[in-house]
This record gives sequence, C-alpha cells and structure tokens, in this order.
Amino acid sequence: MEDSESSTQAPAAHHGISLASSPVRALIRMRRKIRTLKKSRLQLDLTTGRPLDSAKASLRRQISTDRASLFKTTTYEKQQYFNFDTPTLEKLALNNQIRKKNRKKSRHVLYPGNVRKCLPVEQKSKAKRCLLLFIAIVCFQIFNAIENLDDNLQKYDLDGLEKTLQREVFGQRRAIDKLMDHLKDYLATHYHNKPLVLSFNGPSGVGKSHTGRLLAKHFRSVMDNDFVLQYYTMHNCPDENDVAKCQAEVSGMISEMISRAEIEEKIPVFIFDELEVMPVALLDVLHGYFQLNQSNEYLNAVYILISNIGGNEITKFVLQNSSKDFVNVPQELRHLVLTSLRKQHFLWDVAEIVPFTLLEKRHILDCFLDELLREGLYPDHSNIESLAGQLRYYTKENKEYSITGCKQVVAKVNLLQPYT
Ligand SMILES: Nc1ncnc2c1ncn2[C@@H]1O[C@H](COP(=O)(O)OP(=O)(O)OP(=O)(O)O)[C@@H](O)[C@H]1O
Repeated sequence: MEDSESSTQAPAAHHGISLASSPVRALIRMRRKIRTLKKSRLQLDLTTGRPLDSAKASLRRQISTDRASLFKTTTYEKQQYFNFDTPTLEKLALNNQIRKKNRKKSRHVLYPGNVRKCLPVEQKSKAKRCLLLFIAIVCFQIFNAIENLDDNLQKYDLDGLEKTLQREVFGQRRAIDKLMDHLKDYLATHYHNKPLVLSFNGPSGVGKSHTGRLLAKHFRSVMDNDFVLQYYTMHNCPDENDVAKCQAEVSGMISEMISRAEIEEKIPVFIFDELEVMPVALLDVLHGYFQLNQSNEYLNAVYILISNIGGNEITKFVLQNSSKDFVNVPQELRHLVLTSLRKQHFLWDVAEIVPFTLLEKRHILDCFLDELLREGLYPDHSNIESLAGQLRYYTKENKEYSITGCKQVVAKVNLLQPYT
C-alpha cells in the first residue's frame, strides 16, 4: 500500500525535488531505501527469524554508502548532477589532500586570485613636509646662533688675548685661565642680565697691574682705541678732598662710554687700579654701576678691580700649601680673600675673585730675561742668576718664593751698563 502511495505521490514529489538540489534528492532516496530494507527485515524475522544480522549489516553498508555518496556530492565534488558512484579509499585520500592544500593556500591568500598583486601607493603627507621644513628652520637657527657666538669671540680676538697673557705673564697660569674663562663666557653674547665684575687680588709685584695693562692694550686694539677706561686712583684722584669731583668724573666717563658702546653693540672695559687707596665715596659710585636694576645698556660692561687687598692671606695660603699643586683656585682661598675685601667695602660681594699667587725664583729669572731683552741688553745667564740672587725670598719645601715679586726687576736692570 505504501508503495502504491509512494508511486502516486512520485510525480508530484519528483516535480518538487527537481527544483531542489541533488543532496535533498539523495536524502529522500536514502529514506525510502531504509524503509524498504526495514520492511524486508521484518518480513524475514517473521518467517524464519534467522537472517536478521545479515540484514542489519546490509542496511548499515547501504546507509554508509549513501552517506559517502551524499558527502561526496555536497562537499568534495562539485558535480552538477548527483550519482550513486561509491568513492574509493584512494579517491577519498586524494580529496583529503586537495582539501588540506586548499586550506593551506587559503591562509596565505591576501588578494583575490584574479587581480594583480601590488603594494598600495603611498600618499604624500603634507604634515610630514611641514615637519621637515620646521626641523630645517630650527637647525638653521641653532647653526646661526653658534656662528654668532663665534663671531663675537672673534670680534674681541680672545684667543689672541689668551696667547699674549700666557706669553707675557709668568707664574700665574691659574689666574689667566680663570680670567679667560670669565671673559669668553661673558663676551660670547652682547646682551646680559648683569655686568661682569672681576677682582684681581694678590701680593705686591706679582703681575696684577701688568695683566690689567695687557688687557687694556688688547681691548683698545680690537675696539678702535675706544671703550676702554684705565683709572689709577693715585693718579686720577690723588687728593681725598676732591672726592666729589672724582665721583662726577667717574660717573660721567662710565655713562658716556656705555652709551656710545651700546650704539656700536660693543662691551666697554673699565679697569680700576689701586682700589686699596680709593676713597669709600668713589667705591660707592662704582657699586651703583654693579646693580642689576639699571637700564639694559649698563648691564653690558666689564669691570676689573685691581688691588693688593687680601695679598697677605694669599701669601700665607701659598706658603702653607707649597707642597700641594692646585688645578683650580681653591674655594678656601677665595673665601679668605673675600672676607678681607668685605672689610673694605661691600662692592666686592658681586665680584668674581681672581687670585694672583706668589712668584717662584724661576719666574723671577724669566722677568729678568724679559726685561734685559726689552732693554736691548745681552741675556747672560750668570748675570741673570746674580741679579735674581739679589732679591729676597721665602723658602718653603725647597721652593723659593719672591717677597717683592718682579717689582724690582726693572729697577735692577736699569742699573746695568749696556753691553758693548
Ligand atoms: N707675573 C709677572 N709676569 C711678568 N712680569 C711681571 C709679573 N709680575 C710683575 N711683573 C713685572 O713687574 C712689574 C710690576 O708688576 P705689577 O705692577 O703688575 O705688580 P702688581 O702685582 O700690580 O703689584 P702692586 O699691587 O704693588 O701694584 C710689571 O711692570 C712687570 O714688568
């Protein structure tokens, strides 16, 4: 009855299935076969009861075959029409391999297979260009600033000055180094927030005024004989009763020179010597120019204050530490000198101390040799030795330090008869 039912339904079903895909048709057939097999198995059971196992086995085989064919149709072979070909083991293995290969390949594929592979075209960024331009401008500005610093140092020929001082000032290497460091730092730029105030201190005859004279000569030569003031207290203001006049003179000279220097973008150099005898009223005037609350042009100036104040402290310190070789001026010595300077006036509070130390006998020999040559005399070594032997020395740790420095050298040489 079912058969007849299925045969009557077949055209309608067939019509529906024809629209469906082959896997659906395969499923329907499988269902039908299973039903038929079940039916025949039941019939056998009822009649003999024996071939149940073989019927089961054949049923399983049939189902697995159908499943395999179904799998093959849906997954492995893209056939247009379904068939009942049973796939062999080799075929299945081959299919597995193909599937694995396809999977592997699919992992690497980043581009569709039917188009050319090429890298995306890089877009030129405007921001990047602007950044590069900005970096170039900054580099140029830095380079320009460095060039300007060099320009300023060249303008004052500080290398030339250093060489002159090293050649003509004996036994004061540390003082010269310190002085040059300050000058190079300050004169590298034109605009400053404070004036440079340097104080030369040391015992008599060790080269403080000598160095001041060399500085004045140098800056006069590089600044067209202008913007350098040399002030000797005993010469320019010998009478204490004339202090008010001296004050007005000093103020006038400083202000006038600063105004002219500002127009030419130059830094004036003021050298004041013999400050140990300078009246306090005049020291007050100088102190006024070292203040920070002045108009800008007054902050661009170099002041050099020369005195033998603190000379005794330096002599004591050198004799006590004769065995030590200091690379820099010790802080302790600076403090000693500053203490005795403050007793005189507080204008040294803002000053950088440059201590000039005692000269050794070998430096005195250099002074004699230099002076003899200057005077056009024959530099006989035994003559120099005997002249240097006439001076007085402190003896400490096998070293001889001149008590009067090179101060008497000129006088001794002047007594010599010219060589004929
Ligand atoms: N270190 C030195 N190198 C070369 N020459 C020197 C040195 N010290 C002194 N002289 C010579 O001695 C002379 C006197 O020195 P200078 O006037 O510099 O002494 P000073 O240290 O200023 O002493 P004072 O405080 O007594 O004035 C100078 O003209 C110079 O010729």
